[in-house]
Amino acid sequence: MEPVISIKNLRKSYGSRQVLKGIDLDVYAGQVLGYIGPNGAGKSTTVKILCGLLDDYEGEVQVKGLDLKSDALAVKAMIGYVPELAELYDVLTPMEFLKLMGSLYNLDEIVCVNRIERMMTAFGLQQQLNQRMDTFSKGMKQKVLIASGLLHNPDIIILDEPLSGLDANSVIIIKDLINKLAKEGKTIFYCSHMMDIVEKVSDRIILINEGVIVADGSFEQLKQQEGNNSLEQIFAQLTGNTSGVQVAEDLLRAFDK
Ligand SMILES: Nc1ncnc2c1ncn2[C@@H]1O[C@H](COP(=O)(O)OP(=O)(O)OP(=O)(O)O)[C@@H](O)[C@H]1O
Repeated sequence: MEPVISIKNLRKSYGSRQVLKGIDLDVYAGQVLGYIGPNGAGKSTTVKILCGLLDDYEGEVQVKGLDLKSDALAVKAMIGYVPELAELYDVLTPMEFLKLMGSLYNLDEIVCVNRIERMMTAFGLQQQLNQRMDTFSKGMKQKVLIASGLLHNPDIIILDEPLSGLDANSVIIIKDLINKLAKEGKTIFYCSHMMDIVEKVSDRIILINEGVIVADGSFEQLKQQEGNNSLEQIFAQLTGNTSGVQVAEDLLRAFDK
């Protein structure tokens, strides 16, 4: 089977600082890839490259056989991206914003409106469909962002901390949605710090540290290899981090006289 995303020796520097130091990764259709790593490891940089937002990288990235640099527009059309923080045009209503997004993807207007209504209803936002988003809570805006990433029914879905701001019910909905999308053959690239969720939704976990991949496998495989029970422990072990308990104690000690 050909990989949907093929990354070879990906390197990226900001000025003289190299933050991706040779990432090799093949991702296949139907995979939910959990992409995790400590702050500053290079996760968002990888995601921005994949989405075509950064093109000054070295190495090779192919999406469905197309080179990301030479076929950027065709690649972008295949990808749905849900960023962690995005500036929504919040003077618009969800309907206006999502129709604008749909038009960027050349979606037929009737199809687009139908999808918008269904997704917003599924998220419980049907009453707010024509309300300006500047009054929306963080979670409500996040739901609109998720809808905008899925609107053109992309084959590849890249999610960067998609659950930020969502309530418990919405988290369950998104977790279930991710599973169902993968079963339909979509490829999900899921970037997150929320270990308990990555553990549950991903069928393959990539851990990066300081710009290199330090672990690649299913949660069960990583557990066996590392002899640990939780992804949090595996994460701490492989990234050489001090345990959370120790850090919390050190922080408390900062208040000692
Ligand atoms: N535009 C930029 N200019 C200079 N340095 C940058 C830029 N963007 C990111 N960096 C640096 O590159 C490194 C990797 O950043 P990146 O955002 O990819 O990490 P991350 O793994 O997503 O981190 P986090 O978990 O904190 O979101 C960090 O040290 C960061 O300071």
